[in-house]
Amino acid sequence: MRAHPAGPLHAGISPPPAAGPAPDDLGALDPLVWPRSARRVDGELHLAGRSVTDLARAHGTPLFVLDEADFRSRAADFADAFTDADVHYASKAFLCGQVARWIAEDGLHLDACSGNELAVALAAGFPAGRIALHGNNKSLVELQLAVDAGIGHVVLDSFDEIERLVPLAADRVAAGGAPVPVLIRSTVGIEAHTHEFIATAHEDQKFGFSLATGDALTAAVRVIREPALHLSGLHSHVGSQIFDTAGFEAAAHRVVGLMGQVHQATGEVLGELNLGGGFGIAYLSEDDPVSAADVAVKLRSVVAAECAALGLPVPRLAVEPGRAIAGPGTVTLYEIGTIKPVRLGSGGSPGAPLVRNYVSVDGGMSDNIRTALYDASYTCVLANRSSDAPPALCRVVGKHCESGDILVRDLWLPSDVQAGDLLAVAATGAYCWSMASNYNYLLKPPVVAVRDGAATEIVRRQTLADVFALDAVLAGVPAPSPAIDQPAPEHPVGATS
Ligand SMILES: Cc1ncc(COP(=O)(O)O)c(C=O)c1O
Ligand SMILES: N[C@@H](CCCC[NH3+])C(=O)O
Repeated sequence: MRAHPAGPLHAGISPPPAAGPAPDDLGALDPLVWPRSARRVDGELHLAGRSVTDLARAHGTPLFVLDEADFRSRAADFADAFTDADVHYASKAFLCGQVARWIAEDGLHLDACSGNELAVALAAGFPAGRIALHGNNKSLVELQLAVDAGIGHVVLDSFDEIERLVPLAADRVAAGGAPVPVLIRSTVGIEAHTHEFIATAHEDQKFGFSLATGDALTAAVRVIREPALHLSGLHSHVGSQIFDTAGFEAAAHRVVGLMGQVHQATGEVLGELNLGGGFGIAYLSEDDPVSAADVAVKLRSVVAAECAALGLPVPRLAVEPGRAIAGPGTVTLYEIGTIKPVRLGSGGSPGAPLVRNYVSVDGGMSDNIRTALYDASYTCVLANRSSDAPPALCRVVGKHCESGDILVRDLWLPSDVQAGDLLAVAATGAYCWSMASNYNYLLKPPVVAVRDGAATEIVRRQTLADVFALDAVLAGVPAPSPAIDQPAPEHPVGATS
């Protein structure tokens, strides 16, 4: 998410870089970036007491390794910071049955943004009353699921959606049920300092009701007058991977102002204010995220001051962190295959100065689209061993048929990295597995949760047979043997080793 010194992707061969860091610094694990349990033991990366070589042997690569204690302690950090508020885990960052159970056990709420995210949470036993459903284009089927399950809130995003929900809610009320509790998502006109594709509160975009045009107020009035709906409060979300609290504070200021307008127009005092997610994490050592505690203090004080100024009672606050809970505790393990040195000068003879090594791994943009999509930056180390070799500038790339299939654009790795070595990419817990695809028919990697020396596959590796089963011609045709899938796991899904 930052301009890169290497310049545009296809700019030709640039001159060799200055010397890199000392070999000792290459494998260092900055605790800000790596999972809380990450350690080097005899040079090898261990997560929650498990060696990455053992994990790769047992589960294959690419592999997402999720440090359970890290994930849950970050959820607890938010819960502790927002004791007097509701913390909704934004499940789009990463959701599976086990994660839904952890979030339920740890007392958080959950934000779903599709009917299927909602279905996964409900199927895992997540209490419906603690779920909010988002989405700019919720279908009738999705809304019906939400109404029937009795979820905590439907977060209304458009006038169309209000009219789609009303008849379903009216049926529920006619059958003796309660009005459907809703929030109004308002776009408050804040330009968050983040990548354009993940900023969401400026006016010219698809989400929410504009505050500036008066749409948000009109929607609130419409809902308040609708007996089948109950307007619990307002919602605002400014974007994602934000480091500066100023955007959240400005949004809080404006959305409390909207509460004041609603009060003036209807006499209604709204009891809830959801300020969304977007709290940034460290992908690189120089990133400087704000702690949950600091965010909580600042939001509380802005909301309290604004409410006092308007003579309104302070509403119950809610926040929706996704990345800040799921992101830092997971690493992706890859095995290195082809290494292509790019050298200066025609012919690129072995004696010519090295520009960079293209280090290819056995996954790529299908398991982490974020570098290609947002120019995101990641930290990566040689994981199965340490090395005293001098540093070489490298670009870690995937195996897709796409020159933009880059995982880490520029980083220093020991110059002796070779095929068969393991690379670990840090902070891949949010928006990597959940945004994974089957491009080039690569298969979705498994997710293994590690805790106190035990490893449990909480999502299994997709197989070619899974994919064949979807194909009208190939359903039932045996997948090639030997399997092109990665090594068969020694430990089946759900089993702990
Ligand atoms: C409405 C809403 N809430 C919460 C989130 C979670 O964001 P993050 O994972 O950055 O905390 C998002 C994603 O940006 C979102 O759109
Ligand atoms: N998927 C994005 C964030 C958008 C989150 C949802 N509005 C990312 O990887 O950073």
